[in-house]
Amino acid sequence: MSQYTAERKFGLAAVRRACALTDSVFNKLVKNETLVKGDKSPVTVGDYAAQALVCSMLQRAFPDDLVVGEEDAADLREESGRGMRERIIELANEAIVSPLKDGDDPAWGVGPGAEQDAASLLDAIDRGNHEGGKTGRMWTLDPIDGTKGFLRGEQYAVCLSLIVDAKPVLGVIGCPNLPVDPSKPDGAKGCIFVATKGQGAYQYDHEGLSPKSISIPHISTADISFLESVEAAHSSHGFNARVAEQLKVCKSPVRMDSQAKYCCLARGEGGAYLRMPTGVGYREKIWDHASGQVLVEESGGVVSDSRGQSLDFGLGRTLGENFGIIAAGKSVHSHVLEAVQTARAEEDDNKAKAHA
Ligand SMILES: Nc1ncnc2c1ncn2[C@@H]1O[C@H](COP(=O)(O)O)[C@@H](OP(=O)(O)O)[C@H]1O
Ligand SMILES: [Mg+2]
Ligand SMILES: [Mg+2]
Ligand SMILES: [Mg+2]
Repeated sequence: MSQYTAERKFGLAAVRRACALTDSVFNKLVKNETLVKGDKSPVTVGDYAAQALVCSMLQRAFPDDLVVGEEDAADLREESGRGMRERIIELANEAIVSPLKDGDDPAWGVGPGAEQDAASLLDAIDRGNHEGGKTGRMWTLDPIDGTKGFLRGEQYAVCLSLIVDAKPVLGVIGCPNLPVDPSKPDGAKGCIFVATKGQGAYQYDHEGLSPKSISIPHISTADISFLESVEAAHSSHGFNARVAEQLKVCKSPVRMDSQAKYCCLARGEGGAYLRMPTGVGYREKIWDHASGQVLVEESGGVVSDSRGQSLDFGLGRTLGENFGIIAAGKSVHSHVLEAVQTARAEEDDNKAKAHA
């Protein structure tokens, strides 16, 4: 029997249920349902409710596994968090009790009648407080990746990955707003991507049906159009433009929030995803990249930092010092890496001259 069959079945069903939750929240979101966190990033009732849902399912499905989740319930436990807390409990329970679909298992604590009280759901959110580490099994969850995209009604993703001994082995990414067929941008939306180490990468529809094997085609550097963040604060647009110039790339970059960039790359769009630091000392988080890495590797791509080294998922909640991320098809990764290194050397030279 293939490895991680139960985890994969769980991941697909949990992300499907979480995507239904976030999609319905978007249509109902009102003012006061978003907080600004200590690092100035937004978090909505949707982020918290989706983390409560997935962590409570994980707790029943894999009780011994650790979880590194983006959110924690500290602000919600305060008196000032009462309004948001009540809304989150309501939303999480709506998602928990929604009818079972093919692939769901009532043993995960979902389905009609499975409501939970506030204390259990806050504790479920806080199951994601694990510090990470080098050994054993841990799941990492980004309940809404690209919260800014979510708030704009653009791309966002629900991302769940299983990491074993510091290596992501399963990646599930739900993208409720992503067109199913890239050639029909105004057509049906909502996809779930699933990849398991050594077993390939697949795109499903938003119901978790109709799996289609996906892969990155062989392309030349001239065909690249870089995938990059919408937010200039998250990765340097200017640096990417210099890399594009080095490679004589003529096509404009495609800007998109969230790990939907990894998904697009994995199904043959863009050719490369570049995420170079903006120089503010930000450390990338494991939940922003673990699922994407498995997906891209299983569709025939390569993910590295700007030194050409693998990302290290064993350092804790972050990936450590930020050397940027280059994800690309096999046929172009080494060329993009070389261009990144040249552009970096030029940048360092210019800085040295400016200080001379
Ligand atoms: N200064 C920074 N540099 C890089 N990434 C950052 C950042 N500040 C926040 N982020 C991360 O960027 C993610 C979104 O990435 P993207 O720009 O590709 O959409 C955010 O995820 P969340 O939206 O889950 O908080 C957050 O973790
Ligand atoms: Mg966030
Ligand atoms: Mg994120
Ligand atoms: Mg998030």
